[in-house]
Amino acid sequence: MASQPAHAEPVLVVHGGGVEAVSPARRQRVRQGVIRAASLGHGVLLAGGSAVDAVEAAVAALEDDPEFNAGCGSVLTADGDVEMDASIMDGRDLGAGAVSAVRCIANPIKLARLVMDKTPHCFLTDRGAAKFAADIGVRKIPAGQLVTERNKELLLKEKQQQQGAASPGNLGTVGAVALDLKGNVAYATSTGGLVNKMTGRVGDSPCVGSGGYADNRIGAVSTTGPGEKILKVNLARLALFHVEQGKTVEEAAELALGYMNSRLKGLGGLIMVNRAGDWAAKWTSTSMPWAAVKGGKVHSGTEMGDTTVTDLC
Ligand SMILES: CC(C)C[C@H](NC(=O)C[C@H](N)C(=O)O)C(=O)O
Repeated sequence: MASQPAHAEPVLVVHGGGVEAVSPARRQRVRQGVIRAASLGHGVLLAGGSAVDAVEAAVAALEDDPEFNAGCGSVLTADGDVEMDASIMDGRDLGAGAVSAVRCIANPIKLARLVMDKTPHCFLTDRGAAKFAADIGVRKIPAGQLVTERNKELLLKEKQQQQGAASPGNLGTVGAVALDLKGNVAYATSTGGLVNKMTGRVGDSPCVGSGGYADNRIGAVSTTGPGEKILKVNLARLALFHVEQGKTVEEAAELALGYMNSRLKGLGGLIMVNRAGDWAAKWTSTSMPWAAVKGGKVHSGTEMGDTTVTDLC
């Protein structure tokens, strides 16, 4: 394997989930949210921070933004609770940390990072994750603090409509990928999951290989879409497999999403960056809010064909 480029141009890409169209009323807020998070993460990279620090910072900012389905703003389970999943991976050594079905904390991605850094394990769930959080001093917050009025209404609507097609409420899982100055890559993904999900249901987002993957020898990916389908095709690793086979990031993203669609009728999206700093944001769903920062420019969009490019301020 060739060694990493000594001074890579840092790249930070984020997504804000999605399947249904973003309503015009929310579009601007969602767009601002992804741009803010991508710029924040990119700032970490410019200051010499690692890719893993940058994706953690970008995703934590999106968890704190109630417009997105992660942290505050997470969709509700059938019982009206918030149960969150998150994972993070460091492409240097394939270090990975994940948590699932966690409640009453503001930033699941920070807990996933602590699992990676401070335990001999990769993945803690539910009761054990809560105990670890308490032991390590992560602040507990009241469950209600993560619940927004919008999500209460969405759960009600979903229950009235019964299960079935994805409702417009299913929007806003978040993720980030980064390439740092030293040529290291990382990903982070965080979600409240799917509205009206069964208590204890875990999706793809905390599962390494499905919700994301990062390997310095190839690149990094973060995904969004119906977890039950993403898990079955290992979407993130599948996309990177195509990069390993010599495809461009665009081709690799299209092939992986195309496979999920043709094999399972699954629509979704992903962001990726390869070790050379080429990046892509692709989706087969109706929309996916995304933003990418590289070389002093901010690229962003929500719907197909609405990409804008501005100077980084
Ligand atoms: C309708 C759905 C696909 C929208 C999407 N949800 C996720 O990505 C959920 C996450 N992958 C899981 O399965 O737990 C979103 O929040 O934007």
